[in-house]
Amino acid sequence: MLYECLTIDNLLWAFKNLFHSDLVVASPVEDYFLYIDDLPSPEKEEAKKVSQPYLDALGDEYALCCEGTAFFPLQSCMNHSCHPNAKAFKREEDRDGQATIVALKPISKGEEVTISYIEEDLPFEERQALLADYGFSCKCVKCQEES
Ligand SMILES: C[S@@+](CC[C@H](N)C(=O)[O-])C[C@H]1O[C@@H](n2cnc3c(N)ncnc32)[C@H](O)[C@@H]1O
Repeated sequence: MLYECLTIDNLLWAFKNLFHSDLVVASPVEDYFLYIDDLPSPEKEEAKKVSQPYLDALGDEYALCCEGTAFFPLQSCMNHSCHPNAKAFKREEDRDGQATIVALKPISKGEEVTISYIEEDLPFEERQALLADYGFSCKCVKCQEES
């Protein structure tokens, strides 16, 4: 989305409306040392000489995965439903920074793909309270039926 003028208000709006997810990425430092291991000699020896002090300083922690939060533009376009037809999926063992949308049921051509921003099995009032934190009152079919 383009803004005429970037203010803290529209920055916060953009942040709130972006789908963000915890993710784990394999240690880039470990990747670097694996890359060095594959270099031909004498580049490998030269690179090891330069990088060894850093490896010594890091100790075993060089292989720690990076944990953080990522923004996903496609998922950010998806509306919430308390009876969604898809799920934002991130397996614990995935370390490639990818998030996937998995269909929970057959989705017809032209049908809106929806995900749940919250635990959708909660009672109506609790769901609405949680979604109020996202700044909207849910108008999905399930909420309209239960309201
Ligand atoms: C991540 S965005 C979803 C995409 C958004 N509809 C758009 O056009 O950019 C989340 C926003 O969509 C709206 N929204 C999503 N699901 C909704 C729902 N079930 N009922 C009402 N508004 C919803 C709310 O304004 C919410 O803040």
